[in-house]
Order: sequence, then structure tokens, then C-alpha cells
Amino acid sequence: MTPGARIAAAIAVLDRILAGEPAEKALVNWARNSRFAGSGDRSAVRDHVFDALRRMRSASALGGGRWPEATSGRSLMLGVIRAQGGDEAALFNGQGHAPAAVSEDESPRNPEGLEALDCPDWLAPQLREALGPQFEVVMAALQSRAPVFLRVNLRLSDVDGARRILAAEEIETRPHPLSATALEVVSGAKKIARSEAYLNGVVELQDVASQAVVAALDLQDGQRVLDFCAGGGGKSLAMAALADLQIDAHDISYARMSDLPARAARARAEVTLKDTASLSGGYDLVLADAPCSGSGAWRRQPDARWRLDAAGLARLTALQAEVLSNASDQVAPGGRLAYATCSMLEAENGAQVAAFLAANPDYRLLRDLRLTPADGGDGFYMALLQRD
Ligand SMILES: C[S@@+](CC[C@H](N)C(=O)[O-])C[C@H]1O[C@@H](n2cnc3c(N)ncnc32)[C@H](O)[C@@H]1O
Repeated sequence: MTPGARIAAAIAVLDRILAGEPAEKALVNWARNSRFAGSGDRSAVRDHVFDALRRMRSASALGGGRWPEATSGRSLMLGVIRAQGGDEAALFNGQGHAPAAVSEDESPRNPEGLEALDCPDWLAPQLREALGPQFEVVMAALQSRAPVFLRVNLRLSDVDGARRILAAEEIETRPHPLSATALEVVSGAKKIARSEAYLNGVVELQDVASQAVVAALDLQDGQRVLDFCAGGGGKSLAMAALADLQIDAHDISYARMSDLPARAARARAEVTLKDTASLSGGYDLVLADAPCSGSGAWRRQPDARWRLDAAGLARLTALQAEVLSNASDQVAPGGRLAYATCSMLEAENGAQVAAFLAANPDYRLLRDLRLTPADGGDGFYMALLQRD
């Protein structure tokens, strides 16, 4: 596909997303119906679409539209090309499968204030409250692609050893100050999934903030640990690499854990899958990595920022309170409960923990951790609670 044809494809995908289709589904549907597209084309179209979703509001203005009511895939892509300083005349030239040439009524309008920061109006007060003086820096960081991070599996290598193995496969990395197990990928990210280091379990893909959260759990050899919202098991595996633990993984959706046994085998970790009925409590540590708005990870799931509304946030906070309460049923007397989200909103974080502590006087807060993309990785929150 020509560069212009890739832009036209991204415009078509964005139009479907604007019509309500989830981003991943719209991309998969496009790829299915575009057998002519090679892997380089699919990856380029995906990058265009995600670049546009990360700056939907500002890109719309720069493309001559106005989000949300007067916007289109075309105005979004035009705005992205303008924001990136691309050659719009070369890409929008109407030749072959490229989009039609730009008309006069598509002149750019300079975005201002919350529009320039790609912040939904209704969320601005909550984000300002949570981020304080970092509000603008963090919102600006969320407009760009997230760095790729690896977690070194300390059971199989040390950080220097892993770097050497990766470098031999032309994957250049550097350590990151947020976590002793993290490597930020400098180049060669597309080679990771087929690299020996990844296939042999020496490294896993995991954001640096998730790694910092697991390091802050103060894990001790011999502990019985329950990963209550295990999902794909990223945190279970990170915990298994840090201490000799007996780890049980649980999720309300058992099917979400289906990849975990193979991932654990690759990492030489032992993790036992549990369904809800087989949980019988008595854990030294229960981690509740709760479902959330994902506001700390909007760089990776950029359409979530635009889909979230007040009713959705209220549903999430009610679910989080339920998860926290159910997870606490599994904590042994004298044990610990860790609550985590990849959100930066206080309603999902500190307020949730404060309400739990008010209702459960046998718990006290040991420590909490608030990370934002200004720290390098995703935004993350973790509170570690001690039960009497
Ligand atoms: C943020 S994700 C977990 C990510 C995972 N810990 C990781 O590191 O890869 C939240 C998970 O919570 C699960 N979940 C949602 N409601 C739940 C509930 N009531 N009880 C337990 N798990 C729940 C979801 O299925 C989802 O997999």
C-alpha cells in the first residue's frame, strides 16, 4: 500500500470507531477485508489510528473539524498529519487509493485549553484534583505513544545478562529508574515476540509501573498469595519472579486466565488457577488489581478516554468496592490486602481505599503508591493494607 492508501484505510477505520465500533474490532474487521495488506501495512494503519485516538480532540480541530459533533476520520487523520508536521499535499492527493486533496474549508483551527490537551471536559476537574501541578504534563504525555518495557525474569537471568541476550538479537534496551527489573526498549521492539529471550521466558512484556507496583508489595518467601483479579496473569508472573511464593490466580472470568499456564511454564513459575467456588481464604497476601477506567493507560487504549462517561465511572467504582470487599474475605488474620488500579482518578483510588478502611476497622494502611506517565510508565495506584 502507498503511504496515501494507508492514510485512507486509517480514515475508514476511524469512521467506524466514530460510529461506535470498538477500536480493536474495527482494525481486525478492516484487516480481514483487506487481504492485500501486508503486515507492514497493518502495523502502519494501526499506528495511524492509535495516533489519532490519542489526540482525537486536538486532531479534529487541526483537521478543520470540532470534536465530538463535527468530526470525521478524515479530519482526524488530517489533524494528525498536521500535528506531526507531515506532508499533507503528498498524502492527500487523490491519486490511486489516497484520500482526496485538501479543500479550503478544511483549514486548521488551533486547539486551545482542554481541547489542546485532549482532555474530556467532564473529567478535567477530577484529573486536575488528582494530578495537581502535573496535570498539563501528564495530559501531554498521554498524547504520545507509550514506551515499550520488558520485565527481566530474575529466576532466569539478571538485568545485564538479559540486555546482552536481547542485544544479540538486535533489541537495544536500557534500565529504567522506576523498577530494578525493567528494561525500556530503545530499538527493535517489533522483534521481541519472536526473540529467544522472550520465547525462553527471560523477559516478558510488562509496563514499568506494573513492575514497580509488584516490587512495592514487600513479598516474602513462603507466603501464600492470591492474585484475585489475575486476568492474563501479568502480576502473578511478576510476583513469582521476586520470591518463592505459593501463588493462586483467580478471575471472575476463568477464561481470561487461559493463557496463564503457558506463560507460567515459559517463565518457569508455578501458578495455580482457581475458580471462585474453590477459594477458601487464609492468604498472607491478596492482590486485587481491580477493573478500572484505565485512565493511567490511555496511551495504550486510547479510545477508552473518549468512551468513559459519568455513568460508566459510577459503575466501575461500585464494582471496585465489591471487588475490594470480596478480596478481603480471602485475607488471613494478620495478612495483607493490596488494592491496585491503572487509573489516576481519586474516586477509583484513594477514595475507594478510604471507604474500605472506614467500613473495616481491622485494616490499616501500610503504604500507597501513585504513579503517572510523568514517571515514565502507565499511571498506576497501589495501596497495601494490613489486617490485624
Ligand atoms: C485490570 S484487569 C487485571 C489485569 C491483571 N492483573 C494483569 O496484571 O495482567 C482486571 C480483571 O478483573 C477481573 N474482574 C472483574 N470483576 C471481577 C470480580 N468481581 N472479581 C474478580 N475479578 C474481577 C476482570 O475479568 C479482569 O481480568
